[in-house]
Amino acid sequence: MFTTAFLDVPALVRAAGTVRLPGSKSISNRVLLLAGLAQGTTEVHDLLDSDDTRVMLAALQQLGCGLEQQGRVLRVTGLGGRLQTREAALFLGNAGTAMRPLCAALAVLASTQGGQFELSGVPRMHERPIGDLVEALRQLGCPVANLGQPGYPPLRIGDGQVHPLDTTTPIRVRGDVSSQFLTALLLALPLLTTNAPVTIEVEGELISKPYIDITLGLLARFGIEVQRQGYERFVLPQGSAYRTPGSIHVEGDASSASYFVALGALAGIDSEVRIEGVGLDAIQGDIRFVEAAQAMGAQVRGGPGWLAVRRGAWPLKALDLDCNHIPDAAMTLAVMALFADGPTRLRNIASWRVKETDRIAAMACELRKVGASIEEGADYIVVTPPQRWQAASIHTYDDHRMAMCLSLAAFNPLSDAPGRGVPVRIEDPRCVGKTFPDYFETLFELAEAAAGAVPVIAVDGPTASGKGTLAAQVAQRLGYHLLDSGALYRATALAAQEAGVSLDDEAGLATLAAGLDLRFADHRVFLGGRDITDPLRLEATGGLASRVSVHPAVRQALHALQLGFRRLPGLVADGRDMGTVIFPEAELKVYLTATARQRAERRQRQLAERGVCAKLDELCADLEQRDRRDQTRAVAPLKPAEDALLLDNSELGIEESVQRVLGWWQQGRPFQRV
Ligand SMILES: Nc1ncnc2c1ncn2[C@@H]1O[C@H](COP(=O)(O)OP(=O)(O)O)[C@@H](O)[C@H]1O
Ligand SMILES: Nc1ccn([C@@H]2O[C@H](COP(=O)(O)OP(=O)(O)O)[C@@H](O)[C@H]2O)c(=O)n1
Repeated sequence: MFTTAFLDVPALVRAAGTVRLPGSKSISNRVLLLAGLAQGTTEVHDLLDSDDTRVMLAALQQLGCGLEQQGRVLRVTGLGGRLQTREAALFLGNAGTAMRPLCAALAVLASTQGGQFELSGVPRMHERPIGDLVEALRQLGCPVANLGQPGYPPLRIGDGQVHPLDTTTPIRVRGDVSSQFLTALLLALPLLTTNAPVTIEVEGELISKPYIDITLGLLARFGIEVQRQGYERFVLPQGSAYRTPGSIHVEGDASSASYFVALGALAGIDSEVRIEGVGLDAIQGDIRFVEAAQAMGAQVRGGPGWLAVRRGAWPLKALDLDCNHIPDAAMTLAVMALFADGPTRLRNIASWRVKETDRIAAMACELRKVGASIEEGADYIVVTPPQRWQAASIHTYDDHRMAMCLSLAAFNPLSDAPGRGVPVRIEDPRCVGKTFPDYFETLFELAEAAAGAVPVIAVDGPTASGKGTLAAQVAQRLGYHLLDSGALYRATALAAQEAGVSLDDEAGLATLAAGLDLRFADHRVFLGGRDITDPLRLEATGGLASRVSVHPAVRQALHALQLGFRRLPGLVADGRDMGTVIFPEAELKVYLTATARQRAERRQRQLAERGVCAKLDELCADLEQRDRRDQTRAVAPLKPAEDALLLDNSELGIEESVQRVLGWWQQGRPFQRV
């Protein structure tokens, strides 16, 4: 997962490959609650691992459910209807799928068994309505107190006393703000059916009906057959008891699938984007996003558990659609609309306003930034594609879907825009952790950047100037890949030593370099599967590398390998010739220096930290000799590129150097906001 302050997505042009989707959030949290209420143990397969499921799991654990993870299987041992703990304060983040059902279930348990629970979340959670559900619970006789604004969390549920609950009259709940209120009651009220059936009646037109179908389907898996009359009246039969199905599989998230369906529709030009984990047999309503994507021109094939999508019509066809049945996935249509042949109107989406953020307002604001014209109303949005695309810094409102949707705007070179397109900056990319922690990694695996669009920052300079340290820090702050090119020369030197190849045997060394089986993982380096991190870092190895690196054939042999590090979303490369030879077109070139004395002192400290004692004078002499060799060799000598920015960090700390370089980087980026 990217945890950087922002993530710049370069202009993208094509997509192909296979994505295996993480489990559905809606199914995961419903299954967890049902398994938590049931008697016995449920094996949950392919549960989503994300922020929203983690808060649900933490809550269940606090309530005394047994949780045991074994690989991709979670074993949940439920309460069997009996409270294990009578008091708890549960923090539920921004997970509506945890807050609403837990509120209902705990209200019933606390009232019938005497308990008291506090439910709270992040500030946005405290702005998301829950009043209609609270009203319904109060009708039953459950004490629910507002700890903040009436009608919103935080809430205190129960008061420690036992209260008789009245189920003789139907429980009425509004269905036109969020279908989660009805879901919450359907999941919780089987607890009250011991002596008589319980009836729930919906007031107002129920929105997002497919989510109710998921709830009913999962209740059936746990042994509860709800009788439904239209979507107005639901009867939980007398004696409804949660019975674990033993084992249950969570299908891939259909809302998450929408980004990859869109990816295929936009950029599956030469081949399909294949989606696994969710297919045409999905029980999630958002699978019907596929029909909307088809209406816009996508070519979709599919079967049980899989979909394959490629581009059909281009530009996409504008759409006018009532999106009530696909409230979450419809956001993806708003971004596909950027690539359509006219204005797209998405209607009946009032629920967007009470989600993780006011999604209509957020979408309007961010789509305008990339150049689209937007009309918004209380329950609709009209998107007219940009005439000129703009590089925009996208605010994501702590809303995973804003981040995932807007990343697709990076496909702007596919439009009529002149040139190679513009990047999109996604602020706070970690918000995708709510449902799809590896979203950006997956996108970058499938997508291809426009020619030359993957940015490179080159950091060159003499030994011990701090290149490696600076490059690693800058790469981390930007979420970019890192190339420590010196490691390639060092590894060649080690391989030569091992194979008994002389450091003067240019052809022999070049053959070794061309066949290096190197792997970088978790800050370790492996050569032919062997961990060589420690010998690689030895000062003596640096000296050998300097001798190996004078040979033109060796440099040539390592050239393509180095180019291969330039992958989405970007690269920071450190060495001697990054800016001059390997990446001459790098957007930013930094030439890092410090006095020889300073560098020798740094190296001495660095060695001392590793328990190696070295004399300063000797280090200084070695280092000057290495500088001379690097600077005077015939091929790719160490020197600043003509367009490099010089940074003498003799008097600068590490963080100051990093900030200086990040400052230069920001100045050169096309975004207005940071
Ligand atoms: N700006 C700086 N000020 C002080 N020490 C630094 C600075 N940059 C790096 N160092 C330290 O100097 C040592 C050498 O840095 P390193 O990144 O290994 O250099 P290089 O990759 O150029 O050989 C490390 O111990 C590092 O922590
Ligand atoms: N791009 C590069 C990187 C390293 N090298 C050589 O490899 C040696 C070791 O590189 P390094 O970056 O690991 O060394 P330090 O700067 O960390 O001492 C350098 O002294 C250079 O001679 C090179 O020629 N070109």
